[in-house]
Amino acid sequence: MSSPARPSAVKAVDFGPFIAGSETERRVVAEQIIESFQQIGFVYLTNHGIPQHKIDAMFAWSRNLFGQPMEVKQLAPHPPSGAHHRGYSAPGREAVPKRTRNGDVLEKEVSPVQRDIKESFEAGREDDSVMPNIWFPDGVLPGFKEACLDFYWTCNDAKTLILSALALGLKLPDDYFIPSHSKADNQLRLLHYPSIPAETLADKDASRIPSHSDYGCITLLMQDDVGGLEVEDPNMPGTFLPVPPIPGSIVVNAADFLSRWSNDTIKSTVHRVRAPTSASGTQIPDRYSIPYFCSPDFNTVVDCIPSTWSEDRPKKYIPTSSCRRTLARNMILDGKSRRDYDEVFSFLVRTDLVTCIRNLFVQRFDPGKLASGVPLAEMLNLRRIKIVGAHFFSTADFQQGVVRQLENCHNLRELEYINLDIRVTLPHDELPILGLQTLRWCDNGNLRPAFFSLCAASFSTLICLRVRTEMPISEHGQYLQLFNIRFPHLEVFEIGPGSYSISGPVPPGLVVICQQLAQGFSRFLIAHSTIKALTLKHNDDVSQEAYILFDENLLSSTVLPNLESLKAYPSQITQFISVKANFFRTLLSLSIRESMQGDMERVLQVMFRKLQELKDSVGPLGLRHLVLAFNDNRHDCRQLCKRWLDTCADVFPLLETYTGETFRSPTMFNEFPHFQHLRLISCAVRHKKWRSQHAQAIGENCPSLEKIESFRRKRIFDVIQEFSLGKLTVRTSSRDGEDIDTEDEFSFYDDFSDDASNDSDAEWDLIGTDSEDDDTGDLE
Ligand SMILES: O=C(O)CCC(=O)C(=O)O
Ligand SMILES: [Fe+2]
Repeated sequence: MSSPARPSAVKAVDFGPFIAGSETERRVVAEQIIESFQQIGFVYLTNHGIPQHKIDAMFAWSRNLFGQPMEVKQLAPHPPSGAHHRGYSAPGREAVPKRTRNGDVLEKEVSPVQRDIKESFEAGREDDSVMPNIWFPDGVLPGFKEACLDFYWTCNDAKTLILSALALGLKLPDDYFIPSHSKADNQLRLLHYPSIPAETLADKDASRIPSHSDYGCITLLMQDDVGGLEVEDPNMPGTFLPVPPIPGSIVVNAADFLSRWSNDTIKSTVHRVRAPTSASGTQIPDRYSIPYFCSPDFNTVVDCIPSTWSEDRPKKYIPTSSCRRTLARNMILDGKSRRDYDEVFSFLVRTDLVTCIRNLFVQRFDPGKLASGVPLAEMLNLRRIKIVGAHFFSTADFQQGVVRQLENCHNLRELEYINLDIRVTLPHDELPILGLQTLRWCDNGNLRPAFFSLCAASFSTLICLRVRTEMPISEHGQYLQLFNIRFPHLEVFEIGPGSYSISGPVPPGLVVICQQLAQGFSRFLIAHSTIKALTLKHNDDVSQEAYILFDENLLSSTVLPNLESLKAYPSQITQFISVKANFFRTLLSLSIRESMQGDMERVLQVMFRKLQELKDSVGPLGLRHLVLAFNDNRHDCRQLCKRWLDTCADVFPLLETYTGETFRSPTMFNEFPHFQHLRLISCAVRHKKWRSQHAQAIGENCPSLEKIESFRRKRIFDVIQEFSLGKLTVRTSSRDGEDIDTEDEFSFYDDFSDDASNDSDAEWDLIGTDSEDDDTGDLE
C-alpha cells in the first residue's frame, strides 16, 4: 500500500477528532462526513480506529486464501442459494446486475448477464441463524476463521462510531442509529479480482464489478494499492470519478438503506471497479479489496428520519426492513389468501421493490381481481416463475399478454409447472427467452404449439426440460414434434406420463403409432448425448407403456454416454441392458419403479435376471444410490425382496444409499449386511412404531450404516420424484397435511451442483404457499 496519494473528487476526513476530540470537534467531523455523503455518497476516513496492522493481516489472509488451489477453496462453498451470502464464491459465480441512476431512480440495466471476473469469501457474525457462516473444515487454513471474526468485530466497532457521526451530522442524537444496528447484521467480504488482460477491460462496458449501489446502510471499504474503484458523479450521470486508494484511509460509502432513511438527502451512489486509471501494459494486475457491509438489523423497519421530510418534501419511501426487502425477492400470488393485488403491486412499484423480485409463485390466482395485470415486465430480475392453477391463464388475451411480457425478463432462468392451456400460437421470434435454462411443463391435455415456441426460442440455453402431459397416444404427432427439436446443452430430461389405457390387445393402428414414437424417442436420446439425468414417468394406473419404450434396433451401446442418473421402469431398464448400454458403468443413481402392468412380477424377474447377466459380462457396477419402489402386497413379497436385495448387493456392491419399500419382518434386515458401503437406508413404513422397533435391528446388521430414515409408505412415489441430479434430496413433507413420521429433509451427493444454473436466490421451500406471515401483502 505504498502508492502515492492521488487527488480524488471524494473528500478525506480525519476521523481522529471524532473518536478522541471535544464535542465541538466531533460536530465538525460529523458535518464534514455528512457534507461529503450529501455531495457524492462517499468519503475517505483517516484515523478511523481500525488498526492498520489488522487491515494488513486481513489482506494477508485474503491473499493466502485466494492463492489456495480451487479444491481447497471449494471446501467452504457459497451455497447455491444466492440469498445465503456466506463462504467462497469462485470466479464467475456472481453476477451483479449493472445499475444506473436515472434522476432519482436507480435502474437495473437489462443487459445480458455478465458474470463478474472475481472471487470472494463472505462471513457474518457467528451466531447468525438466518445466514450461518460457512468455514473451512478443521485443519484447513487454521486461524483464518478467528482472524475473520476478530476483524469483523473490529470493523463493527468502527461502524458504531461512524453511525454516531452520521447521526450527529444529521442533527440527531448521536445514538440515533445504534438500536437499529445492535445485532451487527453485517457482512465481511474478501474480494479478489484476478489479473486479466487489459483488453478484457478495454471495452467501455467491461468492468471488474459493474456499476451498482450497495444494499445496506453504509459500507466500509479497504482496498489495496491497485485502484480501479470509481464512483458516479451525481451531477453528471454516466460520468465516473476515480476513488483511488489513499494509504492509511478507508473508504466509507452510503448504501440504499441510508438513502431511504434520509429520504434521499444522502445518496447511495453508484460505483464500480474497472481498470485502474494508471494501468499500463497488456495485463491488469490482481486486485484485493475488503468491503464490510453494514446493515440495519434484519427485522428493523426503516422509516424516513423526521427531519428529512416535510409537506414540501414528502417521504419518498415507505417503511421497510432488510427482512421485507428479502421477502420481496419471493413474490407469492396466492388466490386463496390474498385479496387486493393492486395494492400490493402499487406498493412494490412505488418502493422500487419490483426489481427485487427473483421468484414468482402463482397459485389459485384469478387475474380478474387484478386491474393492472401482473407487472412481469417490470420484474427485471425475475429468475424463476412457478405457476400452478389454470385460472391465471383464463383468457387467451391474458395468456398471451403474460407470456409476451416474459420477453423482458432477461434474467429468467426457470419456468415451471405452467399448468395452462394456451391455444394461441406464439411464433418463435416473438418469444425469445434467451437465457431460459429450465422449462417444466405440466399440461392436462395435448402439448400446445406454445410449448414448442418456448422450447425452440430457448433451445440453445435449455439444460433441463421436464414435460408432463396426459396426452392420449393418438395425439402422438405432438411428441414426434418435440422429439425432432435438438437441445445442444440438455442435461436433465424428464418425460411422462403420456398415458393410454386399454384393456386387451393393442389395436393394429396403435402398434404403428407406438413404433413411430419408439423410433422418435430413440433418435432423440441418441442426439442428446449431453443428458446426465433421464426420468421416464407414467401414471400408476396405466396398463401400457406405449411411447416410452425405445426402438432397440436404433439404440446403440454408446447411447447416453454421460448418464449419471436414471429413473425408469423395469421393462425400460431391461431394454437398455439388452442393447448393452455402456452408461451402466458410469451410472451413479438408479431409480427403478414398478408400474401396475399386468404381469409385473415377470417383468421384474426378467429385469433382475438381466441385471445379473450384465454383471456377469461387465463385472460389478459402481452405482452409489438405488431406489426400489415396488408394491409389496404380493403373497411372496418377502422371498422376492430377499432375492432382489441379494442381486442388488451382487451387482451394485458399492451402494451407499438405498431407498425401498416396507419390510414387514425384522428378519429382512439380515439382508442388509450384504451392502458393505451402505451408509443410509430410507424406508417407507406403515406405522410410526416402525422406527423404534426395527431401526436397531438394521443398525446391528449393517455396521457401515450412518442413518436410517423412514416415511409413510404412500409417500414413496413422491419421494422418488424428489430425487434429482445434483441434489439428491429425499423429502418427507406431506402434501395434504397428513401427519408424517419425520419432517426432516436431507440432501447429500452435491457433487454436480457447482454450476451457474444453481445460482438461484432462494429455494422454493422458502416461499411457502399459504403463509400468512410473508411480508409482501401487509405493507401499507
Ligand atoms: O472492490 C471494490 O473496491 C468495491 C467492491 C464493491 O463495491 C462491492 O463489493 O460492493
Ligand atoms: Fe459496492
